[in-house]
Amino acid sequence: MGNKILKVVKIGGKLIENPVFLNSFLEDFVEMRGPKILVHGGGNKATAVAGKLGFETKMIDGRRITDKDSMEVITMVYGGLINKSIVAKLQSKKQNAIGLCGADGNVLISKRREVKEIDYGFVGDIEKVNSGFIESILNQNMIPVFSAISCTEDGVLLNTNGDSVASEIAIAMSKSFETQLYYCSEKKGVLTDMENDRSVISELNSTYYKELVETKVIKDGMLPKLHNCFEAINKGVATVFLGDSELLKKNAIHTKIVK
Ligand SMILES: Nc1ncnc2c1ncn2[C@@H]1O[C@H](COP(=O)(O)OP(=O)(O)O)[C@@H](O)[C@H]1O
Ligand SMILES: CC(=O)N[C@@H](CCC(=O)OP(=O)(O)O)C(=O)O
Repeated sequence: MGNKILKVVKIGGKLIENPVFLNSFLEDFVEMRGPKILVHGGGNKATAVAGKLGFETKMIDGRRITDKDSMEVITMVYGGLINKSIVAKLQSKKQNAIGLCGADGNVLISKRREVKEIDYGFVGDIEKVNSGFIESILNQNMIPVFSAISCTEDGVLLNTNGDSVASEIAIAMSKSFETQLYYCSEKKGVLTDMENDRSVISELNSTYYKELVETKVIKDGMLPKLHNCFEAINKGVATVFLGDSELLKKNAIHTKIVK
């Protein structure tokens, strides 16, 4: 682990959809000093656009079943609309950002997920992150903004969970930086009671996490999110936090992941 600090921040689709939350989040993101990377999701928007085009969306345990039509929608919505809108907003705040998907600079190389019980379609798991390319962008004082799309060695674009994109990038970058990973989503952290927003778990270790999965307190999109959080903390990322649009503010309520 290096001694330079790098912040990797993931913003989820539910926050992106709300212009007030998005703007306030970006204001805090802009205030953060030092090298930083932004990763965004956009699942809700993709579902809405697919619906308008007459395609039905199917999710299993927080992961989208991505057929050819959905992959086209995803490329347009994540790689186009959302990515470029966020980059434009950062430019308006005088932050030089550059939007990327996994194919750009050969930065996120993935493999299509094997069909076991479920065929996820055009969904990929990242096998390699081109960290040298990311570092070269950071060295130019630019902010890489990643959409949740990776690419196979054969040039096939694949839908990749945004939380996994963030954790894989954070893990790869932790070879040269002390890396801090932030997941900004709808809730203030991991809740013991979904009906009570004040039931935030301040520190979550792997034993408690497994218990909460078994008792189904953790479900839906929180399943891949926490899987990625523990992957990150066990593979060299220095700190992992979960919270809402205010997570980047000082003293924000959050969940901290511990081993
Ligand atoms: N125990 C839990 N605590 C908090 N959120 C949970 C929990 N279990 C399931 N969730 C759901 O997981 C969601 C976060 O996952 P996801 O929708 O993929 O986030 P995003 O798209 O913002 O990254 C929350 O908005 C909530 O609906
Ligand atoms: C494979 C898979 O599930 N990919 C996600 C990628 C987008 C994402 O992660 O968006 P949020 O952060 O808004 O949930 C999806 O298509 O929903």
